[in-house]
Amino acid sequence: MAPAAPAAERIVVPVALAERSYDILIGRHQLCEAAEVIASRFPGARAAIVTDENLAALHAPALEACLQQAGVSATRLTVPPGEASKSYARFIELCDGLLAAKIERNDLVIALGGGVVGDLSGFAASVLRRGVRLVQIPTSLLAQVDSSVGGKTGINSSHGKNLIGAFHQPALVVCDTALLDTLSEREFKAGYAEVVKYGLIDDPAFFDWCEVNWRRVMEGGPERDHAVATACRAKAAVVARDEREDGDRALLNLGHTFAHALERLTRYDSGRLVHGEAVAIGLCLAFRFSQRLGLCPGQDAGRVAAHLAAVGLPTRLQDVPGGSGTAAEIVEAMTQDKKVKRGALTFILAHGIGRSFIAPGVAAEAAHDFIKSELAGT
Ligand SMILES: NC(=O)c1ccc[n+]([C@@H]2O[C@H](COP(=O)([O-])OP(=O)(O)OC[C@H]3O[C@@H](n4cnc5c(N)ncnc54)[C@H](O)[C@@H]3O)[C@@H](O)[C@H]2O)c1
Ligand SMILES: O=C(O)C(=O)C[C@@H](O)[C@H](O)[C@H](O)COP(=O)(O)O
Ligand SMILES: [Zn+2]
Repeated sequence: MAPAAPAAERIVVPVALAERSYDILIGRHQLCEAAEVIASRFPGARAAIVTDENLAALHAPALEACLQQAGVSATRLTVPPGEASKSYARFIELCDGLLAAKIERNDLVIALGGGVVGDLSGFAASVLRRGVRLVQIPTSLLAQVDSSVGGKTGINSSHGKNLIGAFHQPALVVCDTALLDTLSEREFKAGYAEVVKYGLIDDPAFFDWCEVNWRRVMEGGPERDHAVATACRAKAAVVARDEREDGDRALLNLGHTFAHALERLTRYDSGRLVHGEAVAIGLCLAFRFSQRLGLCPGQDAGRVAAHLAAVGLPTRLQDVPGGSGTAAEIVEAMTQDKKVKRGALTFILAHGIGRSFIAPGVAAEAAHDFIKSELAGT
């Protein structure tokens, strides 16, 4: 095996959650540094690396070599890649695998993968022996900017996205941005939708920056690390204020009421639609819905769609391969959204770019009429 490249400069973003506080380490070539940190922060712990088949071939051997060098003994459990792995069946298999490996409470589950591996293994770690320590080593752009941070874990049900899960904060997050060099263009772009989301929520200057720099983020220059660090800082701040989504954290759900309905209606088929693509459509719909309700200038809604389209992301319901379903089906799927209160839908809407807000009590009829007009292209 070729010697590991030297670790580049590292950014540390703390997540302040009292006794559940942890660091996010961001930089290129961080795996061996991460192994040293693991060995020193969790002395004597054994590691169960949970990964998917793609990462098992690409990056798991390097992590294992770094852990061995640092004196951490590790075993590996592998799941098939794709959203379909966030299922009851894979969850049971994984829990049994971790128990068979005799992973103890003070050992570590290391999630090496995208958001699917992170959510699935995080959920297993949350219930195994009533809670095993979790380290997130996210390998997709989406996982580095969003899913590895904040402690939401879970699996999907035929009733809806992420409906079975738990909050379980990691003890450490390591974002090695060099790992993203092997990510496919499709998955990179999908993850980029969650990057743009932070600008749209409350950071209009970051959205301006994204419009100018998105190509450099994809190419892997210092702009990539800047985007990951900006996103992680934004997410860390919201999570520190509202760990369990009693308030503000729901802003991170911008675009997701639509996105999750589309993922359920496409049956979590990654071949048709992946989460980030669904979010891209959801962000555009959230802005156009806000425009239709007279809350947001059409110019801003147009700018959001124009940017995501320029990147090569889908922006309309018509872009869902195989069709999105009818307005009635989409609204029905939305009724399982976790933000629903006393049967009423909650959306994250916007007064403009960087001016998003939580809108509870939105009438299903209003959502239905809007979706119908979108499907009709009017
Ligand atoms: N918990 C949270 O807060 C949170 C936040 C956002 C999204 N999510 C969840 O995350 C999931 C989506 O995550 P995702 O977009 O990472 O999908 P994913 O985990 O399916 O990864 C995307 C694909 O890229 C491959 N891949 C990952 N890293 C790679 C690399 N470095 N090189 C080559 N291939 C690589 C994977 O094998 C997979 O095929 C969804 O289930 C979504 O609901 C959770
Ligand atoms: O961390 C959060 O909070 C988010 O909402 C981030 C989202 O990007 C992510 O997709 C999350 O899994 C959605 O949460 P859910 O509670 O709607 O399942
Ligand atoms: Zn998301």
